[in-house]
Amino acid sequence: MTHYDLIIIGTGSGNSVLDQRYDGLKVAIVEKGTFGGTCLNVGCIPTKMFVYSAEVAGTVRDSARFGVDASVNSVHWPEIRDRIFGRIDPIAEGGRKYRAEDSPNVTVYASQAHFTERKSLETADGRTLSADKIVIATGSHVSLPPVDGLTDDVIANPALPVHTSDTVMRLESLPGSMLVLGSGYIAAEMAHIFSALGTRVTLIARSGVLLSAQDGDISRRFTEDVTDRWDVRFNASTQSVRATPSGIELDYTDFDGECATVAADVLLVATGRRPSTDALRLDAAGYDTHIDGRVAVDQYQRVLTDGNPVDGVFALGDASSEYQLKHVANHEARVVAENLLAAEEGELISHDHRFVPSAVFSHPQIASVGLTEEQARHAGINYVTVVQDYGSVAYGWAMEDSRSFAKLIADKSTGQLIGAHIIGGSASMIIQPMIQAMAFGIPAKDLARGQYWIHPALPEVLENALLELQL
Ligand SMILES: Cc1cc2nc3c(=O)[nH]c(=O)nc-3n(C[C@H](O)[C@H](O)[C@H](O)COP(=O)(O)OP(=O)(O)OC[C@H]3O[C@@H](n4cnc5c(N)ncnc54)[C@H](O)[C@@H]3O)c2cc1C
Ligand SMILES: NC(=O)c1ccc[n+]([C@@H]2O[C@H](COP(=O)([O-])OP(=O)(O)OC[C@H]3O[C@@H](n4cnc5c(N)ncnc54)[C@H](O)[C@@H]3O)[C@@H](O)[C@H]2O)c1
Repeated sequence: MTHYDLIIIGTGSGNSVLDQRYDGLKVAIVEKGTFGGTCLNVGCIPTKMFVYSAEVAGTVRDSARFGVDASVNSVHWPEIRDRIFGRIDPIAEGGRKYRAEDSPNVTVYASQAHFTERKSLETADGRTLSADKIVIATGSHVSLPPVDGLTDDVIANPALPVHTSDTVMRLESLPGSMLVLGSGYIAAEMAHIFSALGTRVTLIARSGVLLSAQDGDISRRFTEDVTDRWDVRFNASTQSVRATPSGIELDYTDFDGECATVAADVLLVATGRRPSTDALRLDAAGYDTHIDGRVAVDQYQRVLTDGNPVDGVFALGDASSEYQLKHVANHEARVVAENLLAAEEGELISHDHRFVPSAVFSHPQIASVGLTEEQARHAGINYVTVVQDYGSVAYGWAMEDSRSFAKLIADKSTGQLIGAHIIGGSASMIIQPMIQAMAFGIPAKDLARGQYWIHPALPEVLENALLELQL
């Protein structure tokens, strides 16, 4: 058994816990997969690089509306793919090398870890490790729906045309057609990427609206806007999938119980992600978990056992968070980095999950922060809303945009914003002042008139929305 001051399990945001303050500690990092975790290797970063190519293709296709005669002649998938992973793969390897070879106080174990006792671990290749302090940062993994023909073995078989976000971005060639099962973040982003690059997309949605967790006005507009580009099968309950000589077939029953079959070259399964905690055997350590498998933590990111914090054991990111978002995992890693070094309870810092923003990088793009109108109503808040079209400001005229809008929700009793939801180009960027106002408690009226808004830039849509709020 080798003893360490600190063991970190998982190298996504877990890897960013270590800074110079840890140089004097004896540290072990255990990573079973590719160094750098989901966001870098198979998540946020490659998807958004593909989305950028998709946007370029989409802009060219849409150019005639702006008096520009251009067309997409061909899309070179292998070049796009290799440019993206040609940049990402060396970063992952560089990160591994830095920790494994250039950090004298750190030992990297390339293996899967599980607990044997509260502060003891065993790796799949037979090493036994213990530590004074442990960080669980094992992230999440694809969750397969209960559908006949969809098993871990099928997903892992590279000869079968069944993919998840882990594999679909490394396809050999651009498929002619794709079935996308799911209607959340990954489905919306991947359907956009592949359809904009030329793949015929059929999306299988189990409800009547896509991105159903968004504010109702946003998800309805998104659903309307994509159905002319993607063949969406709504209210579809997927029964089975099977490989055929030419690709894949999927059987579903519709709202009326009628059976239907759709076929394509490949299937992408995008039906959510589960916290990666099963393999950790947390019961051997006695740690508390939520019903969905997340490790239970307090506001200081301390792991709990029987509801009480375990001294020196922390968790962060998708393994423990209710938000599966990289900026949240990074925030929690910063909290853990501080709290691992805290000498006493009074020095602990708390995470801040009050206003967690997110964006869906599809087309149209969506960004949101705070409560949806449905949540505000359910919470019994005395709220007011405003919907402001992109087309109401000069930049929206330039964009010839008649579909995009920003929706703000404010608390009438406090004058504070409680929700902001934007659907349209650059939504993920122009929402930032709303996030800032909510985080720092700036009243909506002050936000509108307490600063200049550059004319004629797109954020004027938010300035006008703020001025329209009947507070
Ligand atoms: C396709 C896709 C797109 C996404 N896009 C965005 C986006 O645009 N914006 C955003 O905010 N979020 C996005 N996310 C979510 C984001 O990637 C995650 O929230 C974030 O990466 C979680 O970080 P983490 O450190 O908790 O876990 P991870 O980055 O998943 O790291 C966990 C690491 O632990 C390792 N591990 C697991 N179990 C063990 C074990 N028992 N022993 C040893 N090692 C183990 C894993 O191999 C992995 O490397 C996306 C996710 C996906 C899948
Ligand atoms: N831009 C971003 O920030 C971004 C992008 C991608 C992923 N992510 C993160 O990763 C997480 C995982 O993404 P995701 O799209 O897999 O999950 P998700 O939770 O966003 O969507 C899951 C989808 O699968 C559907 N589904 C679940 N079970 C099903 C079944 N049995 N049959 C049919 N449909 C079923 C749900 O209705 C939902 O539409 C997201 O929740 C998000 O936090 C973030």
